[in-house]
Amino acid sequence: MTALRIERVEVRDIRFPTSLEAHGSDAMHTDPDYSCAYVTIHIENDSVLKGHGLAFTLGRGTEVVVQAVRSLARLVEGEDCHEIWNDFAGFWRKITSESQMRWIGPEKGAIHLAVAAVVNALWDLWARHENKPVWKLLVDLPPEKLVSTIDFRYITDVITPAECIQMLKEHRPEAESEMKTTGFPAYTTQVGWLGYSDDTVNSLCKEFLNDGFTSFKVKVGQNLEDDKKRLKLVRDAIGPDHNLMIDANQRWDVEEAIQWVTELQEFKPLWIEEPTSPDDILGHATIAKALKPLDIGVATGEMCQNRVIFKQLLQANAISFCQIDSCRMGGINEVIAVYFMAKKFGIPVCPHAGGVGLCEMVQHLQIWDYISLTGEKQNRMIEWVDHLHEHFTSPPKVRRGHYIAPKDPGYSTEIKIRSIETYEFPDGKYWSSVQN
Ligand SMILES: C[C@H](O)[C@@H](O)[C@@H](O)[C@H](O)C(=O)O
Ligand SMILES: [Mg+2]
Repeated sequence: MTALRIERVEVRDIRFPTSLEAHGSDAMHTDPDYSCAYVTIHIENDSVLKGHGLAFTLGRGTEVVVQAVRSLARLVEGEDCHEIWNDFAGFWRKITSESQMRWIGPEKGAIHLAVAAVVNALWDLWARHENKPVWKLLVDLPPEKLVSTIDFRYITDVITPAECIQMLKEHRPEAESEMKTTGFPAYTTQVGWLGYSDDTVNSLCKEFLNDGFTSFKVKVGQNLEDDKKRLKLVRDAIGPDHNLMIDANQRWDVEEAIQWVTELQEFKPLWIEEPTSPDDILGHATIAKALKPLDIGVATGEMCQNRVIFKQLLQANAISFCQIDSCRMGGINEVIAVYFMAKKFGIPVCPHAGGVGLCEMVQHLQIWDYISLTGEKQNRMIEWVDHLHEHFTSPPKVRRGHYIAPKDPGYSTEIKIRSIETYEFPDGKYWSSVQN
């Protein structure tokens, strides 16, 4: 086998000025510029095969993650990809446990976002090398090989490699073709960004209903009366039978969360997302218990820093919906560990995708879950926000409220050269023009 030696890990700071129109705004992030630390892995003596990975960030935070990727690069450059893929868990542990770097984590925060960008680029590269989209690579890998990519440290009290191997289904060609034709259900958050006017919210509800969407998420948490007004508007627009979810982006204390959400019960939310600090496992459990009689579930995960927090949220009955994020944890290796744990606890995964590049990635994971792991669509949906996909070489296809399984090789994470030239910070064409 010819070596695939990694020559260089290139990283860029890419920022889109989404705050100008309040796209992505919520109770805590009032001026989000959707951004990412964008990694390209270059292979020695090969100008065609490259791996692209990213970690979603907001504006100024990006420079920290970019620097963290630079610090990790020395652990990656010079390595042979085949050796990485043959012992991916070993490589994952090497880069997350490096004796001096781990002090600024471990396995959390900016350094873990940087791990995600690099690890996701390695999966993109692997899938391109196999000439398959990532979901298909995941589906086709022999169960032992797929499970061998996970570092089970800290979770063996809940799940073991042998159990995961057992859980995986035989190949299901009919499920694959279903994903290529009908696709996997999506929900939209676009109707609910906090900075949007009522008129915009109203017309977006109509637009998404016409497009076949049946589930809608709205931001809450800044002002109770405004929340009631907006939720009434959306409930009236979408009707009593469609799903309505609410998202507070960690705005409240535990008791405040319970009181606030109780005030909103008449709008029949399916879930309250991120009611409080993402690290407060027992707080989530208290909220979940209090809201259960109202039939409102608790969802969280977009800021769950690693598999350990997810493990405890599941153990503590703190969530009814598990919202993995493709680049908050350390990339696919760690995310699939959470899918396996969620399956064991019987909790549906509804991936987080409100950001740049997230819809692109999570569709692969959920489609793999449907084909190979749970076979379930009940209570499961992938978030969809229609922002910035035009910057990707393989944008996701959403039809009649469903994600259609991607066909192109890779993880759908490659950004167009022209977009990089325009939105790289601070010297891209856009940023240099607004700063002058
Ligand atoms: C700042 C971002 O848009 C967040 O508001 C977003 O990720 C959100 O929490 C979501 O659930 O999509
Ligand atoms: Mg959210």
